Amino acid sequence: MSDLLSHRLALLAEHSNLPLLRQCLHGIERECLRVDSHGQLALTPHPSMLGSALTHPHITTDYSEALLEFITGTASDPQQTLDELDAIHRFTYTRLQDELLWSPSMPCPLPDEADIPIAEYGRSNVGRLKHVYRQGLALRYGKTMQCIAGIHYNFSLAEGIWPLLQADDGDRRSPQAYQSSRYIALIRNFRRYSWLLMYLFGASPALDKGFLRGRPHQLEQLDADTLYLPYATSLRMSDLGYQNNAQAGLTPCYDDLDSYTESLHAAVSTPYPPYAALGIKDAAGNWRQLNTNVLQIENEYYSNIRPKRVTATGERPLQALRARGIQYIEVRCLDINPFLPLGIDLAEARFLDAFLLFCALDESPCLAACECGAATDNFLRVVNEGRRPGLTLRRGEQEVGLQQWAGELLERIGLVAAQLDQSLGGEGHAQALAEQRAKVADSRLTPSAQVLQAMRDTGESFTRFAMRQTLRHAEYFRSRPLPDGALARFEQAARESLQQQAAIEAADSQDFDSFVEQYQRSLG
Ligand SMILES: Nc1ncnc2c1ncn2[C@@H]1O[C@H](COP(=O)(O)OP(=O)(O)OP(=O)(O)O)[C@@H](O)[C@H]1O
Ligand SMILES: N[C@@H](CCC(=O)O)C(=O)O
Ligand SMILES: N[C@@H](CS)C(=O)O
Repeated sequence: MSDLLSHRLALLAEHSNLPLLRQCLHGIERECLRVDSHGQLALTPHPSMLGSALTHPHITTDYSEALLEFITGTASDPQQTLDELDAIHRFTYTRLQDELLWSPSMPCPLPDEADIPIAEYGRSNVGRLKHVYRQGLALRYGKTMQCIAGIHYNFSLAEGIWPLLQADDGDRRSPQAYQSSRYIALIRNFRRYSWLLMYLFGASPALDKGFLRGRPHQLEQLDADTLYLPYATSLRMSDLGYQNNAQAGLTPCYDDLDSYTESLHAAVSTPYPPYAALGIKDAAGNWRQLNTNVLQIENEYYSNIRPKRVTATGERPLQALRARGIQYIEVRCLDINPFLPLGIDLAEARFLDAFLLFCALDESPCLAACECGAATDNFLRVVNEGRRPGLTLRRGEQEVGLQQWAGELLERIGLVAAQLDQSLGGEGHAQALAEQRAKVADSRLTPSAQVLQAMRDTGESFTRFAMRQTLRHAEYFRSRPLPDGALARFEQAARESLQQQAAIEAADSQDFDSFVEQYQRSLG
């Protein structure tokens, strides 16, 4: 274990500092497709009873009109965050009539590309910009890939931790610069070790064969309708899933925040010839994409983790990061566990907290050039064949067994977990670690293995397995109606969001073309 990790843990273990580990903050975004009672993609509009997808703080849409996104508030207790996510699901089910929430990450059987509905956000400039952005995504990556659903885990350390660590480091930069540098260091370690999360929580080893639209692939046939890889953990995060080659060369540098924001600024400002050839508008003058740059906007960079700063109204993510530095991180590579009604549970959240704190507190030198390639290679090996017996990963100049490296990491993460338990009381984090150690010892305990086993046990295709889970979870949420007070609060929030959207539309005075141009220029 690095001396720096043990030194920092000892500092945080001091009685006066121990409460700091109780003040980490959490927020979860969960996406799921609306499907009809036959498990087909819902072609209905976003239910207005759920409020406005443009302005509702907790219920919106991601790419497709049928791809719901549930967003919790921010809480120090991950159980509170999960309870809030549960309530959003329960309220949503009171407004869906006979539609259902598709459980897994990989989509239901989809209609033809042209018939997949892109999310609508109304006629305001900001609403139209979100829609045109999605038209550009369809042009660049296809709509099918954009129907994949994920869990995004948002996390920050207590604000009070940074002055303590900065003093201990004898670092003389501004508090904001120090805090940003520490989050960038967390992200570097996340790049090194996030293959472990894919092994432990990847849950998409199979997919409906229609998803590939006849493209060439290296997958195996499980049954007439299902393609899979026997040792895959997350096809969602493979190059068949929520990735895109156009960004392959984009991996920004994570040496510091400035180099990160400069990399991304370059990508949203540099035309990409294949996109330029497609044009911004079609012959009839209809928008096709916001611009022809490598990325239309910074959100289009589909990284596994993002540095974040809450934005002010109308502020872009890059502007917020440049102005006020990094406030939290967003882990974006997590699959939805189709055995869990929320797609994630408290044990996973507790492990993620220990893992992310380990990434933040352990030493984190800048990644050498070869290390970047190794990190990407290790991640892809695990998503494609993480459960293969004897699989090795690249560590420095050597190949090391996944089980061995995982065991070493869990040993060190276990020390962070123990300190979290010491701070919070109980043994929740130690128990979460024990569950992960068991998965490393026996890959049959991983969610990806369990998905394949469930399908083999019943002889079901992926789609039938997914529909069975979808129906089970629908019953789970419908059978627990919200208390009247909570229901009334959700109904009020829906009404207010619709009023907000109407107000935004009424206040618009700029023509859309000028609005888009001003948006592009806003990064300078
Ligand atoms: N300081 C913080 N620490 C941890 N989580 C936070 C913090 N601030 C905000 N969050 C959480 O981050 C999530 C932000 O999700 P939201 O979709 O609103 O913003 P976004 O991800 O920037 O938007 P988009 O998905 O369009 O990029 C919420 O779940 C929120 O609770
Ligand atoms: N649907 C994507 C995320 C969409 C987005 O970029 O927010 C996923 O599976 O994680
Ligand atoms: N959420 C995804 C799809 S709209 C993005 O922002 O690119």
